[in-house]
Amino acid sequence: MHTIKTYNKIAASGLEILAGKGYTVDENAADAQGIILRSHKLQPEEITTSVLGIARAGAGYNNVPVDHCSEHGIVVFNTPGANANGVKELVIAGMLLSSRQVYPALAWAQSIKDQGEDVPKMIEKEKSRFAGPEIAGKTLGIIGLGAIGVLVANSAIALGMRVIGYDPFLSVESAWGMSAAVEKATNPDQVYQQADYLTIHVPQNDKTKGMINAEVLAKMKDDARILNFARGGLVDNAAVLAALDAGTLGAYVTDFPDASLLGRDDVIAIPHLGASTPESEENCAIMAANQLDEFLTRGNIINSVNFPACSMPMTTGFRLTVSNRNVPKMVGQITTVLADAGINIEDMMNRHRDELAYNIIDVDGPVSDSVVTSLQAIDGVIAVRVISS
Ligand SMILES: NC(=O)c1ccc[n+]([C@@H]2O[C@H](COP(=O)([O-])OP(=O)(O)OC[C@H]3O[C@@H](n4cnc5c(N)ncnc54)[C@H](O)[C@@H]3O)[C@@H](O)[C@H]2O)c1
Ligand SMILES: O=C(O)[C@H](O)COP(=O)(O)O
Repeated sequence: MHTIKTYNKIAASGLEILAGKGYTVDENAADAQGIILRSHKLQPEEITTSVLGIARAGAGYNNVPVDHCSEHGIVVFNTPGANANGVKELVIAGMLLSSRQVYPALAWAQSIKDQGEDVPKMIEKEKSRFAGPEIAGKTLGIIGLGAIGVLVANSAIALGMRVIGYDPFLSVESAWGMSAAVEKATNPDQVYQQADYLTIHVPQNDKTKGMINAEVLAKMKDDARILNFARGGLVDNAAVLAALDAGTLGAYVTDFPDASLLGRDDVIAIPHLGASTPESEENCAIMAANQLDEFLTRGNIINSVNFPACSMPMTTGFRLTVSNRNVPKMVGQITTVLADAGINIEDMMNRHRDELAYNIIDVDGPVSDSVVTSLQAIDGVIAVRVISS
């Protein structure tokens, strides 16, 4: 049976699924076929040649060297939507915390602990320092209307906010789930210019890195508040600090603080807690475990971030999977090797995504090592697996 190496604390409910199916789950495994991790920054040298699949128990996978994995035919998975509600709830909390000055107010209240009988009087005298606006009736701007963005949008509408969102790649699923009251911006500037609160819910990649910068801040309303529960690198912290110092930005709420952001009343620094709820942790771990099991035992690919979705029930007891570069004549060459070996194909699925393609081939009998060697020798083939039930 297969071995799974874990990084970070993965919820027991997910690991128990694997153990129950006979997997060995070990954080110290040397030659694992699968890896499950959360935010651990996985280095290529930590991925041994035995690894076939890596499951990120969470949404963001910028901590996994995906290009390296693709080159080696390693399938990388994430768990879309599994922690979205946990993040949504903290975003709503972040809006309220930053609006009502809850954070400096709490710190001040604690600081007068030694004032004895004067405390109630001091509270009534000083409370006006911490007054802040209500969120109902204000405009929430959202960049990225995926699993989290849509939940935040719907909750904000329910709280009486006006919501305007921008997502040039809006999925059909998101569109189905989103309140009709959410206004669709045709460019991000419409969001930046109108937002009293701006929240970003996009992946961090080469295109989105540093997207909230001095130029964007200059377009925003004075006293707007920015919430970042997506990734630290999406925001230029120096530009945010300059805007806070200049009084043109009201507050910055971030789940990804660095040292420059700490020790200020106008920055609410949260230690990456968006998905740290028992519910989100369990959802992610269970989804990651099931996807990894499906891939390792049947070769089926569900929710990969580098390979195409490709899955079918096992029609025979003998299955081959072949990963290859997405170039012409690959299927012909693969099926010719099988035909030459007298192997009959009972069922087959071929899917591609960008530069990669994946084939599931159910055949009528065992596949010999020499057939595997011939398949591996085809120019463009990346990986071949034989799976039998
Ligand atoms: N703080 C946390 O604990 C926590 C938890 C989960 C996810 N996250 C982060 O939040 C991000 C979003 O998570 P999700 O579950 O909503 O992912 P998702 O994939 O469901 O949604 C991302 C959305 O961003 C959109 N998008 C991509 N580039 C864009 C751009 N340039 N402008 C506007 N929209 C763009 C996509 O079309 C997609 O709809 C993750 O990638 C991760 O980095 C953080
Ligand atoms: O992208 C994610 O899913 C979140 O950032 C959660 O990260 P975590 O699993 O380390 O809490």
